[in-house]
Amino acid sequence: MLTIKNLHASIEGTPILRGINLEVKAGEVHAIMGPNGSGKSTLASVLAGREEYEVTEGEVIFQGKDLLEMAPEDRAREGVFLAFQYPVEIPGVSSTNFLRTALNQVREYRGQEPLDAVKFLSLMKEKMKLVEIDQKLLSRSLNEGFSGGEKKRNEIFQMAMLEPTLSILDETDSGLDIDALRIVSNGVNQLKSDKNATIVVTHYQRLLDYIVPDYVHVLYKGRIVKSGTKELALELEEKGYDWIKEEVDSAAV
Ligand SMILES: Nc1ncnc2c1ncn2[C@@H]1O[C@H](COP(=O)(O)OP(=O)(O)OP(=O)(O)O)[C@@H](O)[C@H]1O
Repeated sequence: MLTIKNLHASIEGTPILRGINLEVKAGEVHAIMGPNGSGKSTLASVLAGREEYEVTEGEVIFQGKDLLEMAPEDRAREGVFLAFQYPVEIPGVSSTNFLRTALNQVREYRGQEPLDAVKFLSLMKEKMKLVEIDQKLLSRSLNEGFSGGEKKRNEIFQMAMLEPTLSILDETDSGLDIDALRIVSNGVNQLKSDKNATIVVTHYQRLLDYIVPDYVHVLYKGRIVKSGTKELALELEEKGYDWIKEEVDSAAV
């Protein structure tokens, strides 16, 4: 579904990603871990098409198409969904209106009829149950004054509504209390199918108790320096990153 080959990216002339290689197949969950500043959020942002980042080398193929050539909105229409580390607030636009517009744009792109108000509301009700989100929240301006946890929950709700092919969750666990963590993870797990895939960026093994990854990758200095199964996340929890840093840094000398 997604092939990243030798991806290099810079911000304001500073190289951050220095040769990322990753293959994600349909049905898989990949976790990206790594020390602060290793480039995890940069990778998520580059995949979503954020303009501040300049791709200097490499390619990203998503379902046979060159992802990097696509405008961010086309990436979304093609089925890429990014849940940001810090979701934006949009005053004056309710979550409901935002979602209806977004969903109908995706449907139009896929050649489907737009959903009328009745069908849209019944879909909303069904998906609201999945993330146990309060209807009152959805009638408020998007993310405005939402608590950290409410923003995250709202994002997973958006994901449930849009049914993306590839979801990229950037530190979805930060700011969630234990119950919300479980609910959000349940939502993600229930949306999992053999037709979609998820990349989860996280610092904590804790999240991976709920969203069980097929693969865990460690990013360091802009490269994936180690990959393994969920046992790797347990090892990192126990041992930290120093042993990996030493391995990489001594090999580079
Ligand atoms: N505008 C910028 N100019 C220069 N460097 C930047 C800029 N924005 C980000 N960086 C640097 O890029 C590196 C990678 O940042 P990124 O947010 O991708 O890391 P991360 O692995 O997600 O970190 P964290 O775990 O702390 O969230 C950091 O060293 C950061 O300081």
